[in-house]
Amino acid sequence: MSLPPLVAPGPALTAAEVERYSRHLLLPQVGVLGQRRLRAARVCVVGAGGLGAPVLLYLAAAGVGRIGIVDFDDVEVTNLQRQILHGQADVGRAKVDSARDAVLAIDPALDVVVHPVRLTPATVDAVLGGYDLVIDGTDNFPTRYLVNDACVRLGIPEVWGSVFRFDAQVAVFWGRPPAASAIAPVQLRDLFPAAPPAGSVPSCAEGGVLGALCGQVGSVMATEAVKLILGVGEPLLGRVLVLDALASRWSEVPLRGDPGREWPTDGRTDDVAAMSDDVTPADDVAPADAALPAISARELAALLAAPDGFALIDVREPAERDIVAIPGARSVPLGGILDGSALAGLPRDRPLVLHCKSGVRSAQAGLALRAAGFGDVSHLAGGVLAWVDDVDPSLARY
Ligand SMILES: Nc1ncnc2c1ncn2[C@@H]1O[C@H](COP(=O)(O)OP(=O)(O)OP(=O)(O)O)[C@@H](O)[C@H]1O
Repeated sequence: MSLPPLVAPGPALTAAEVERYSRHLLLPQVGVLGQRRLRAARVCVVGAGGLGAPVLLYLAAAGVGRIGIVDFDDVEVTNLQRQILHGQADVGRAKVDSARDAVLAIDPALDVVVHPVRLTPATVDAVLGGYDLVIDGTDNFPTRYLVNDACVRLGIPEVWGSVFRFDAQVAVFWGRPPAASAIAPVQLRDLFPAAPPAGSVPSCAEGGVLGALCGQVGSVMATEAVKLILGVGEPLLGRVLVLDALASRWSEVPLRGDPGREWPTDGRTDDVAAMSDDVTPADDVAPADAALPAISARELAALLAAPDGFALIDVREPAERDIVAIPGARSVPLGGILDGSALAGLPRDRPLVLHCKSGVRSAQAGLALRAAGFGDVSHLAGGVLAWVDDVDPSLARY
């Protein structure tokens, strides 16, 4: 089912625009009128990271007239493996500034609006309102629900994508389409009624992601955005594209909206309520009641110099251990602790000291172990990164 165009055509193209977009104008599905729609379109991209990067570059090249960029973070060197709109010289800069420069380098005539903020229930409607279309390239469930709930409230369609390791998913949501339209409402909560428990699936920062996969998926997301703006083809509404890049296989899963689902009204559902301006998304923080004893990296080094029978447990993924490891640590990944499958192999007669990359997963693992009856559990504050900083700076950070 094709949809009516999302955006009315803007003013006539100049001679320079006709030349620039000539390969678009030759497409019967775009043509001069379609290019004028793209010129008039206002699209907001949330997250200038792995997915936002290719999306922004293709939207800019396609001549989308106003492009909003939302991100609170700075460019890190670990981003450069996939976030292709940032370069070495951008490390340390705000992502929105680096992204704006990359967009304007393609076409200085574009209107780029930067929003250097973390979206929260308090800010999301004001940031997203006024755009015709939202594209979500973020990496955590609280933000995804926050963005999609706002799009439902505001009646804005959303293109959504997600990548992990070699796997990806893409879909279009329109939770509150125009009343007169024949579009069946569908929203993120129809695909994921609830977020997976924090820590149950590793993030890209823990499990990794193939850089080129972001390009594949971001290109599909930009294509969906262009199709919606023009009203051509069949949008990814009511179906989810699933990519297994290792098998080189795309498949499609049907997705039906739940007619009984109520519209989120105030952005304060349980899964996003914890987000406020001074709180990082729930995926990134230790459990609030993390009353687990913590030791510093230097204290751990002293303990290891005179081991007194404690067991040092590394709860990271095995591949992380290959990058950098604390001597003497035994690998027991978090997943096995949370689902209980690894508990039988852990000693109950000795104190356990847990560590991960930064201290978040080890706190979570420690609380799970205490709940399972392990009495003497502590963890390394700041994780292996603190070990590198304070004990052995010759080791690699990641
Ligand atoms: N609530 C939010 N408001 C604004 N931007 C957000 C929010 N949540 C996530 N983002 C941004 O979405 C982007 C997601 O990009 P990506 O998935 O590549 O992860 P990353 O954080 O850049 O990388 P890594 O996790 O490897 O450090 C990031 O730039 C992040 O700052």
